[in-house]
Amino acid sequence: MKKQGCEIEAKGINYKISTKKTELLYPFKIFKKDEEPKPNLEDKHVLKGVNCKAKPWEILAIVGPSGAGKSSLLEVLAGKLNPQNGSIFVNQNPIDKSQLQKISGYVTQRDTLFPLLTVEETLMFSAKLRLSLPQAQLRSRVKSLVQELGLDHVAMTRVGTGDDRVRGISGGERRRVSIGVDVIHDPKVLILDEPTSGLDSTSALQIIDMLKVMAETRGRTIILSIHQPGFRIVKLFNSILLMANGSVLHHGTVDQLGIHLRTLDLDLPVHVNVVEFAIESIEAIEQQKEEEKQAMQPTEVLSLSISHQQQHIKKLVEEGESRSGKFTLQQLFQQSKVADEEIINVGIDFPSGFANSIFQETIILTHRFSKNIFRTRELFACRTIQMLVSGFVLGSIFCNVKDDLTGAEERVGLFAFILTFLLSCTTEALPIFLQEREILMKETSCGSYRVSSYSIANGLVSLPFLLILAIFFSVPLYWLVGLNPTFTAFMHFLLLIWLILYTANSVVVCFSALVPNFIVGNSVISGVMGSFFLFSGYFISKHGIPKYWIFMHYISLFKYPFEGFLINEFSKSGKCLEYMFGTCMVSGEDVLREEGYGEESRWRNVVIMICFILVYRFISYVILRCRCSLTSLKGSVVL
Ligand SMILES: Nc1ncnc2c1ncn2[C@@H]1O[C@H](COP(=O)(O)OP(=O)(O)OP(=O)(O)O)[C@@H](O)[C@H]1O
Repeated sequence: MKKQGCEIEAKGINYKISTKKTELLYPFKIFKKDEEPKPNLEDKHVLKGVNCKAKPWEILAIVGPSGAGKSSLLEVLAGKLNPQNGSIFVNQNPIDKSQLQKISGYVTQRDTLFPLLTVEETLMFSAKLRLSLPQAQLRSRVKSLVQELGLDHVAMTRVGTGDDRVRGISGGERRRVSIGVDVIHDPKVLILDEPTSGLDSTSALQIIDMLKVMAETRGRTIILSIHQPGFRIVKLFNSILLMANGSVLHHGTVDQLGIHLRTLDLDLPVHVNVVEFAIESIEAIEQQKEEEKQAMQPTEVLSLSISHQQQHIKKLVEEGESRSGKFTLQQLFQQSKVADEEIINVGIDFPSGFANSIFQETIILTHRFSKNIFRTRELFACRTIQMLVSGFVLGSIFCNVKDDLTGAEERVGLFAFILTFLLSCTTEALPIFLQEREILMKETSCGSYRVSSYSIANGLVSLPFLLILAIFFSVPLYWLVGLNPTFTAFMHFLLLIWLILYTANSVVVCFSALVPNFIVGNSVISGVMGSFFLFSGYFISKHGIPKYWIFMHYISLFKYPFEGFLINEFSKSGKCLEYMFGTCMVSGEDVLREEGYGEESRWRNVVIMICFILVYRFISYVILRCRCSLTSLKGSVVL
């Protein structure tokens, strides 16, 4: 019977990387006349002419010691890595990297899931982003997938992180959710990097069992890497690819691996896990392969393929070189269950473009973001309480500030403090953005949605939350201190506080796109904010700043809201700051005029603040785009 599926074949895959030598060359070394300086790069041959084949309805397991090149090969097969040489064929047709990405689902070693979403929500959002189907069909798809993954009992439970922070579901269940996220769009090929890592033997067996069912019922081609698979797990694999140092040492069924080992004069005990034994005896197998290569002509070495290996074993058996006669020739040439001619050589249907428009993607992502934000109780509750308490505390400290010169100085000091406080207390959101970035990279690399939709959704979702914070902060502070008592002045103050919070949020989003981790991000943001504050005009007036530093004054995030506060407080307030003999000598307007702040700057400052926000958001979008492009160029550039 003819079967429709994807047979993946890799031929002659070579992948080299240039890594910087850890051994530092002396930068100031004076070379002798004829001495050539050594290059600072060294080539590492990660994959050496790898050939392999994976068939539909079957599981191909890639095994080998650490550093053998398993993950690199999986990335090549998933279209995430560009090898220097070699080709990938699907049903005997050559296929490029982007097409590979379209037909395959790639499950990484690390679970990149939102801990606060439930299992069903996680799969539902994934389905909405990857499929263009009516709501009812999406629901039934998710429902049947939840059943297929054996997750009915935890469908409404949050995914969690596995630690005390958010307990959530078990490690094995979390792995199944990760698999579900990558099979929701029903890919023909599923590639998994160590799906059982970190799991106990029972959970590991359950995962492989589930994958076996997925392969056999849906005709999927499943390729996975695995470390030390247990006895019962090995039985579920249709074929094994044994690798070491970037080369293939064996490609065939488990029985064939046993025979191969015996032909190498290795004492394979009867009741022993063949794969584990092979990994333990890797040096002997490598040595044997090396001897074979040396005995061959160079052209033969290049064409060493699966059939070569089989022919070689056959020769060994026929020549009676095997010490054990426990295997039969039938066992030796045991074919996979799906013969080549059984697979229909159909043109593969490559899904094109994204499942949704930018507008739909933005709505879905905003919905997902808001669920996450409102469920991050610590952040939500802490920030709300922090704003309310600091509003009351500051209000009580500066309570009923007088309308004189000292009072004016105190008001200016209060505004400077508000700015420092609000602009520097937002780095707590940095780890959240960094975690989201990891998920974004994964989701955009498999074509779930556009980076632009993510950036817009990210920008929109924090607006209402920050408005709530601004209200909690401004109301007690404004009226306790007794700032400009008109309603419009209060609304303008509230607007400035909202924009300050949003600016801080945008700066954090921008740097979280750029920096490698929290520690660097925290230091960079603190440094940037500190220098902006220094050049705000509060410590040193604009006229006193050296010419070569004046640009910092104009790009300072503090300058414009600071001016905004002063104008809002003193302009048109009729406040007199100093009386002499009953006449007003210094009014609020006089001070503003002296500093060059006119009423006309009120809205100009607001516009500039909005421009700053847009610029930071745009920079973060550009950085994320570059990151995503670099991820998809992986292998084409020297890393
Ligand atoms: N980007 C890289 N930079 C430096 N070395 C790399 C890079 N990618 C792969 N390597 C090296 O290539 C070799 C193969 O790596 P790979 O991750 O494919 O091995 P693996 O078999 O999956 O190992 P493990 O089982 O430990 O995950 C390793 O020695 C690794 O250090």
